[in-house]
Amino acid sequence: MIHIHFIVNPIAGNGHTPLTKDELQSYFISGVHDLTIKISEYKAHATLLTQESVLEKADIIVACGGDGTINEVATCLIGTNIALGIVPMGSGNGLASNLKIPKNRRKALEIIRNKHKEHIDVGSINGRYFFSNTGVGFDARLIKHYESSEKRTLLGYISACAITFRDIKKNEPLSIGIDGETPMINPFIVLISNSNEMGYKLSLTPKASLQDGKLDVLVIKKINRLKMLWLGILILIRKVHWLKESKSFQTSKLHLTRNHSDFFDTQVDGEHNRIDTNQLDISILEKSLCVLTAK
Ligand SMILES: Nc1ncnc2c1ncn2[C@@H]1O[C@H](COP(=O)(O)OP(=O)(O)OP(=O)(O)O)[C@@H](O)[C@H]1O
Repeated sequence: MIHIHFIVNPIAGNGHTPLTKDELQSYFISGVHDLTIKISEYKAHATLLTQESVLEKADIIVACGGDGTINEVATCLIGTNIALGIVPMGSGNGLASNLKIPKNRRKALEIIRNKHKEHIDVGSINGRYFFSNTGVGFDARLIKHYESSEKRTLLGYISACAITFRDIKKNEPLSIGIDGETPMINPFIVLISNSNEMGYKLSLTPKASLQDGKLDVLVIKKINRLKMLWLGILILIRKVHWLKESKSFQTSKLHLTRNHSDFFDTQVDGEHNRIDTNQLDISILEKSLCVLTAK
């Protein structure tokens, strides 16, 4: 018997298409697959549910939601033999898209039934894991606005983007040193990415790979509003490197220091995360998560 546990985030995406046991049962074979569904009731609940499922000896644990839900579930599976399944039900679904797991539910469930496994890299920021990306600067502020708007849709994302853009002058100064270099004042973004997609098919690090043992870093220095608009266009056409204030590189570890302040506002897989220290240690754990993917 293959024990498959589904951890469902009922508010991911528009929350309008709940996953029921009856629906799931029709894609699996009774007597071969034993299915359990657990519903996440609050932020971080999926982590507790997954920890329970690990103790219950699940063979496969499926995150049903977006990048935030995947983060909460996958965090418990690093270094284990339990495979992570994904049913993309979020808004952006960046990691699922990078893994070529379709939003079409039938096709996503077929991937789980077929049990084809691959190992992917996992990022770590001060001991917290990320699977897609983490960042400091504009993206972290944007995510803060996005979460407070409580509209997990593309429209909500665009509106959070407009507010972040409008309020840029109100931001507290940010002075960041990377790997001991001379600090940059108010960089627009420092993005550290494991995956080549941020969600909604957008990418700032199109060459990133989940299996190369490297993190792709994009640093954009302080830029004016006109350049920000230009950057928006470059993101849409995947040509961020055309911006002369941008620098990209690959690394397996990175150290960020913040001067004059003792915390970092970051985003981790699209969720706001305040870290109460002025030092960030970011690294990669090579091929440490087993994921079910299409062949
Ligand atoms: N029942 C719940 N009520 C409120 N929030 C929840 C609940 N269950 C989970 N959450 C939180 O919902 C947040 C969003 O989840 P998730 O990232 O999966 O969806 P999304 O933001 O729509 O998708 P994406 O990140 O792909 O854009 C996560 O921070 C998670 O902790």
